[in-house]
Order: sequence, then C-alpha cells, then structure tokens
Amino acid sequence: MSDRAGRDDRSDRGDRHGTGASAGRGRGVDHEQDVDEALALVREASVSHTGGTPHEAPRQQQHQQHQQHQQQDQQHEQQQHQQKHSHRHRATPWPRARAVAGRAAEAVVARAAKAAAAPGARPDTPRGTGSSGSGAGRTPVAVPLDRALGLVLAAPLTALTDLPSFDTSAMDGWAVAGPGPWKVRAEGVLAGHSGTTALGDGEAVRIATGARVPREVTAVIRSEHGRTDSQGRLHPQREVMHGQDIRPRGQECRSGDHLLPARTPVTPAVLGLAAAAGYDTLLVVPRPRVEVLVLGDELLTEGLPREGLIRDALGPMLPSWLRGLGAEVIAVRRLGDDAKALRKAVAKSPAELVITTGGTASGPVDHVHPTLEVLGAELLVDGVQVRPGHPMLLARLDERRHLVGLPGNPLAAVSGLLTLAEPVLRTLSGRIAPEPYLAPTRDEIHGHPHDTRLVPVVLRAEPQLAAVPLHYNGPAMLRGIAASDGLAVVPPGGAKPGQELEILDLPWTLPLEGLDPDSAGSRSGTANRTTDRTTDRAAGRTAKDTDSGDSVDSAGGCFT
Ligand SMILES: Nc1nc2c(c(=O)[nH]1)N[C@H]1C(S)=C(S)[C@@H](COP(=O)(O)OP(=O)(O)OC[C@H]3O[C@@H](n4cnc5c(N)ncnc54)[C@H](O)[C@@H]3O)O[C@H]1N2
Ligand code: MOO
Repeated sequence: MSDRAGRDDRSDRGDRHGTGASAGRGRGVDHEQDVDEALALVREASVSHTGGTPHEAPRQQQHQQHQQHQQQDQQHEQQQHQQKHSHRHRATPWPRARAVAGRAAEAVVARAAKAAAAPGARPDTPRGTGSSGSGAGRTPVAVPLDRALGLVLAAPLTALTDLPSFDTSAMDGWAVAGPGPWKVRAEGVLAGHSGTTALGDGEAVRIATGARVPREVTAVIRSEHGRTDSQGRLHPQREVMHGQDIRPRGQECRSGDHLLPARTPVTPAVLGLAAAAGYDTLLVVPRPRVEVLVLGDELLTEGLPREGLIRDALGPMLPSWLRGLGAEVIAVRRLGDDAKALRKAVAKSPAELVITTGGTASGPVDHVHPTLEVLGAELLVDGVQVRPGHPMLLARLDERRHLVGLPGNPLAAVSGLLTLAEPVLRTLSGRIAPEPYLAPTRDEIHGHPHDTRLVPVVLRAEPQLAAVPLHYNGPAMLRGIAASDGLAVVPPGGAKPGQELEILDLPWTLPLEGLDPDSAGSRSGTANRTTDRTTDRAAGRTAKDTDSGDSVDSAGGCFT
C-alpha cells in the first residue's frame, strides 16, 4: 500500500540475493534492508569468518547479548528524551516493545479484576454479544473438560476425591488374607465391581487389575507367581510381602489436596488428571477475543496470483496461530483499502484485540495510522527496532481494547505477531511467560546495526545442539519460517558461530494446546519434513533432527 513500486524494486533485488548468494558469506544484502543495514553487511563481509568455532564462552555471549539489548534500551531512552524536543519518530527497542505489550494487557486484566470485585458488579454477559459486564470479559468461566484444552486454569486444581478412591489391585492374580496356602473362593472380583465380602485368614479370591480389594486382604499375588493345586488351594511361588501389589486408597492424593496451581495450561495430561480427580468442568480464564482485519485491495482468496494481484497469505495463517497463542478468533474480515470501512470496523469491533494486517506504513492507502488518529487511540508502540516487521504498532483503543497493526509483508507480520500480539494474548489468557530458552547458532548471522533480527532456524541435536539459520528469511517470504522450528533472536550487530541466542517457539513446536483441527494440516506439513524431535524443557533445550542428515533442501530451505 505504501510506495508499492519502490518496494517492488527492492524485492526484485532481494530475490536475486535470496535465491543465489549466501548472506553467510557476506554477499547477501537481504531483502528490503535499509542503507544502514546494507552498509553494515558490507563492512561485516570484510571481517574474516572462522566458521564453526565458538568465539566466546556461551555465558559471556549471553551476557554480551543482554548488553547489546541493554544498550539498545538506553539509546531508546535518550532518543525518547530527544524526541520530546524534536518530535522525531523513534521506534521502540524489541525487548521493550514486548514488555510494553505485556503491561498494556496487565492493565486490562487488573481493571477487569477490580471491576468484578466492586460491590454490585454485574456478571459478564455471554460471549459473542459484543459487550461485557464489569468483568470486561476476563471473569473465569467453567467449561466442560472437552472444551478446556489449551486454556489456563483460573483456580488451583484441588482433588475432589482420594486417588485411588479405594484400595485397588495393581495386578491380575489373587487377593489373599494372612499366610498361605489359601483356599480360593469360587467367585472373582473384576474392575468396576463394588467388591466382595471381607476375606478370612487363609482365604484368597481371584482379582483383576483395578478391582477393589476386599477388606482384610494382606497382599495380591500376580497370576504368574501362584499355583493352584488339585484341591483348589493357592500356593505362592515367591515370598509374599505384606501389602504387595495393592495400591492403597489416597496413595496419589487425598480429597482436598492441591494438585496444580492456578495458571497451569490445560494440556491433555491435565484433562486426564482432572477427570480422574472427579471434575466434569474446569474453571478457566476465557480466551481473549480477537478480530483480524485483512487490508489490501491486491489480495486474492483463491487461485493463482495474476495481473499484480497476490494471494492473501495472512488470512489463512493468522487464525490458527492466534488460537495457538490463546485467542478466540471471532472473525477474519477482508476490508480492502477502504479507510471508511476500516474506521467503522475498528470502532465497532467487540474484540479485546483487533489485529490489522498491512497498511502500517505511510503510503497513499496505508490507513492504519490515520484511522487510529481519528478514533483517538493512544499509540503505545509505533514502530519497533526489529527486522523484519519494524512498522508494527500497538494502540490502546479504549480501556478494554487494543489494536496490533501487523505489517503486510508476511514474515514481518509474523514478527509483529510474536513481538506485540503474543505478550498481549499471553497476559489476557492468564498464561505465564515461558522461560526463554537458548541455543547456540551454528553459523554466523549477520545483524542489523541497531535493530534486533528475528531469523527462522531449525534446531539440530547432532553433532551438538545448534540453531541453524535458514535462507528465505526476507520480509515477504514464508518459505524459511514454514520449514523452521523457531525464530532466533539476533541482537543488534549479529551473532558469531556458537553464540547462544534466544529461540522463540512457533506454534507447531509448542504442545498441541489451542490448535484447532484446521491447523493440523500445517503441523503435518512440517512433520513430514522432520523426524525425531527431542525436547527437554527442564534443561531449556529443544532439538530436532531433519530426516536427511545434512541435506537441507528437503527441509524446504538452504542454510545461510
Ligand atoms: N517509504 C517507506 N516504505 C516502506 C517502509 C518504510 O519504512 N518507508 N517500510 C517497509 C516495510 S519494512 C514494510 S514491512 C512494509 C509495511 O507496509 P504495510 O504494513 O503498509 O503493508 P502493505 O504496504 O499493505 O503491504 C506490504 C507488502 O505486503 C503484501 N501484503 C499485504 N498484505 C498481505 C497479505 N495478507 N498476504 C500476503 N501479502 C500481503 C503487500 O502486497 C505488499 O507487497 O512497508 C515497507 N514500505
Ligand atoms: O519489510 Mo519490513 O522489514 O518490516 O518487514
């Protein structure tokens, strides 16, 4: 929308580099990089490349990365000071932009909690009516177990029963009382049956795994460890320990025990535990409602690109991604480049987060900024020091609603999604920020002189854990990210081989929570290019092998 012809020129140049030259060898002036960036790459190209040997110990590198980001932050403070006087627009450093987005949502949550606690507070109105009561849509809701996956517990999960709720046989065999041999009763005890009368000393009864153990039973003997004689008496074939193979009532928990804290994400395992502990519904934080407004007259929804028109890549991509980030997507609307339609849609949107795509720059049909101005929205973040995606923005529409403006270039939109939308959605949906995890980059990654870069990587476990940067990482390209495991956060100035970088997870590398069936296709699309993924979250490490050793073409991209 902004200055399309100019950008087309840049893209053409970028494409030649992206498909041909390797940025890793210093040739690749990446797509749509500005003059500073291009000059930095040229400068870096003259620095020798040691290839594969870590330049510094990882600790130092983490420290270095932290320092680089801190410097970026300090510069921003100075710039803001200058800005007050010069009125020059300055973008927000990447780490700060994420923090601002999280805090904006925290304010909504805090206000909603205060409103809900106020005397005479009205309960929230049902979802989808376009307005909410005093809880501003953030009041916990009870949902049936089969609708809770991917949501977050709004209250601690407390056992509603002892587990097991009765003494249970852990094995198929015989329940016996006292020392053997034992006289075996005619009837057996199966799982699900209420049990049988107490055994007397010297008695045994056949019992199935999971069946309730009769009173006075002292042990269970596995079927392979006992033998019955011709008179129907049971003889042990191993020493019998008191209580063996009996799961005593309350072994796992007692009724009222605290099983999980509030804010735990509801995973399949949590659903299983909740069901076992007696729950039919769970009290969860409702998904924040999100409306996606796709802007651009040039977008087609089907068929091949033609006559200057292109396929809309964001309409199909964003809903399942947003759902993976915790959102309920109430609508995806295509508005073209119609300023009036945009204004009306934003003003009337019932969503807590409105996401626009495209139109963030300053071209003749880039309507996002003027619309926000007309609506009196407060710009909290207006541009971020990150590549791609620097024109992204975050605005406060009113005390309950925010807008994230994603740039139209598809990878720039992903960058905006993970930089601004993710912290907002995480906070509104009650999730706790995951511990950042780090992986050393296998290759040198060229940096922007002032901005953070987000670069698609695949994670390799062998010969040692490494993030391998992918080609096709230009702002208009999805080819790299579609084959990737995560986005490496490259601090200003770039990263040397072996340098530890923060890795941002992508939805297909997270637990399946929140992904709707429609998104399963994209997961399998990734899965068929990869095999054996090993994850050790405790160690903060994720690793993945590709199915073809070093041949990266099969992963849909080449490494820089
Ligand atoms: N004079 C300047 N021009 C531009 C600047 C700048 O700083 N000064 N920044 C460039 C950068 S960086 C980006 S990113 C884009 C952001 O532009 P917009 O957010 O206004 O996006 P559009 O102009 O609408 O689109 C950009 C590009 O992306 C294509 N697009 C848009 N929507 C979609 C979609 N749903 N699916 C696929 N592709 C989409 C669109 O056709 C354009 O090619 O601005 C630069 N310009
Ligand atoms: O093209 Mo721009 O760098 O934000 O993605």
